[in-house]
Amino acid sequence: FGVPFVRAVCLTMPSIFSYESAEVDWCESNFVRSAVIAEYYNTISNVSFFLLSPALLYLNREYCQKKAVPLYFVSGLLLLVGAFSMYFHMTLSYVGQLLDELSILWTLAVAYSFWYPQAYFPKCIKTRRHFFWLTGITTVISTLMSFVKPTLNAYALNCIAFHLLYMTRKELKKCNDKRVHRMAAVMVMWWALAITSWISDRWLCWLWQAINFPYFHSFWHVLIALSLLYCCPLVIYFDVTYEMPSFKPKLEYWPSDSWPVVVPYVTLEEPHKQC
Ligand SMILES: CCCCCCCC/C=C\CCCCCCCC(=O)N[C@@H](CO)[C@H](O)/C=C/CCCCCCCCCCCCC
Ligand SMILES: [Ca+2]
Ligand SMILES: [Zn+2]
Repeated sequence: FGVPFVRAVCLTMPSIFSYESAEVDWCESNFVRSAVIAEYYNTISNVSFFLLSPALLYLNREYCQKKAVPLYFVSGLLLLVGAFSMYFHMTLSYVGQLLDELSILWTLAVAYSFWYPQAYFPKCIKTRRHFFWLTGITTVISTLMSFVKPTLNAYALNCIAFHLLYMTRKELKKCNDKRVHRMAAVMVMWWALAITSWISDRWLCWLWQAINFPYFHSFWHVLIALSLLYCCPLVIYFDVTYEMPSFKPKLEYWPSDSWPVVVPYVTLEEPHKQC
């Protein structure tokens, strides 16, 4: 066994970067619309994340001026999620799948470390710095575990949405602002449509292929981005309430209240300001 043998093995071994080396393949048929993009609509629908990030930063700019790091970090990571997801659907490679899933995991971890309300910290955690460490260690362990059975990663990630739903319910019980309740209801509606699309693409592919409409995963990309467009202002609203007591958060709608379809954002009022 010399160098030529090792080279021969490496050349014939399927590469983790090669097309269709991932453990999952979504319902959309591969290489139908392009010779280089495996799943065309699943790839281009990730544009939603490139629109979501600047929209969040622009609309919630008053919050960003007072507390820049969390939203800059999360928006940047959402761009990365969009880019890795594009790469994954373009190649359906093993590396693409892991980059897609791990970028989601780390975005959630960063969002939780910055925004998880202190009132819900486990009893042994006293400060946000400690919570950072807890999330960091948990995320590193989850990252290592994600190599064991990559097919299960997406299911585990989707379960986190149920924790977010539970927290939203708890917070809404303490909140009388009708706008906040309305925004949460719209977020849940988009998320319910998103997860229904994700599950139907996974489980009912035979049906969608039979009727020649295998596009539900691309709907998922758009719908989950829409639910995040509502989720982030909601989380910011509670962050201002709990962690920035010198300001009062106010929900506004873009372009204006009277439009039938609106995007929520948070502005800050200084309640103790004397004129
Ligand atoms: C105090 C906590 C604040 C939380 C803020 C939320 C931050 C959200 C961070 C990341 C979510 C990005 C999800 C985009 C996924 C796009 C890529 C994709 O489609 N990947 C698939 C393969 O292509 C993969 O199968 C999908 C895996 C599942 C991901 C599930 C993510 C859960 C996101 C929770 C969103 C909550 C919205 C409202 C909840 C009621
Ligand atoms: Ca496919
Ligand atoms: Zn996807």
